[in-house]
Amino acid sequence: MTRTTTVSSDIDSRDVPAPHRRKDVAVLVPAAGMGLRLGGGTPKALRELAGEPLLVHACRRLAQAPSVAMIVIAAPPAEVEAVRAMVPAATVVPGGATRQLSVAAALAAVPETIEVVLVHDAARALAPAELVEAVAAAVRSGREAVVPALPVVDTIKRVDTGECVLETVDRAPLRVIQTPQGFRRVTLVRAHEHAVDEHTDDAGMVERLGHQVHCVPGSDLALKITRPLDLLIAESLLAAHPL
Ligand SMILES: Nc1ccn([C@@H]2O[C@H](COP(=O)(O)OP(=O)(O)OP(=O)(O)O)[C@@H](O)[C@H]2O)c(=O)n1
Ligand SMILES: C[C@](O)(CO)[C@H](O)COP(=O)(O)O
Repeated sequence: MTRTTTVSSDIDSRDVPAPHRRKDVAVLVPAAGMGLRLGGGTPKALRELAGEPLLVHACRRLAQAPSVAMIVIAAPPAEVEAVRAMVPAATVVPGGATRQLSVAAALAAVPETIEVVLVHDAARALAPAELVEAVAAAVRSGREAVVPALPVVDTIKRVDTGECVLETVDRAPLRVIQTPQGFRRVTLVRAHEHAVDEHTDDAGMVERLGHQVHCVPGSDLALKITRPLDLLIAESLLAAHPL
């Protein structure tokens, strides 16, 4: 594993057109998962893609987004120092036993002066800066919670416990949801205060509070690297979309 790879801390020096220079967004990056479905014995965020950890790829793209004022990473507890060295521009906190606890730990490090918070999986290492900007812009425009969404391309069936098909579901109103997901900070804080053993995404927790969640178009580049095949797909995507 390349532990010397870093992301520049010089976020301010990017040449960004004036109207987009807002820098009012904190991005939380839960990166403390084990990556059991990917395998390999290394925490997934530290697994390499083209010679660099997934986390470094993810943070480099976040740092390219003109709105991003701060990145907070929830790292595997044993890797906090290594992650600080990899991404010196970021605030790094120890992650928790679940994704929700990791997000909550990162959220606690965001100052109250920041109103817009995005949550982005380290495992979605190739999500482009344009997607970050689209989500941030939708929150700024008054949406309480915003998720990137793609249409479902496969036929969907509901099955019983014996794998017998019960019905074919109308997929037209279904969406595949990605990250980064964007929120007003106070809304996300409230959602995590109400969290109990969560197995949903952050937007799901906000939905339960009764808030409307708005979809913006997702990106094929934001695929979640979950299984070994995804790593191969990501290699091809990276070759076709280098930074
Ligand atoms: N305790 C945890 C579990 C997950 N995550 C993060 O949440 C994101 C999405 O989770 P997923 O892709 O499911 O990662 P893992 O939990 O690592 O995967 P697996 O379920 O295969 O072990 C990842 O960036 C992962 O590092 C985290 O910060 N803390
Ligand atoms: C947050 C998320 O990436 C949205 O699609 C997803 O819910 C995380 O997946 P996990 O496998 O449940 O960690």
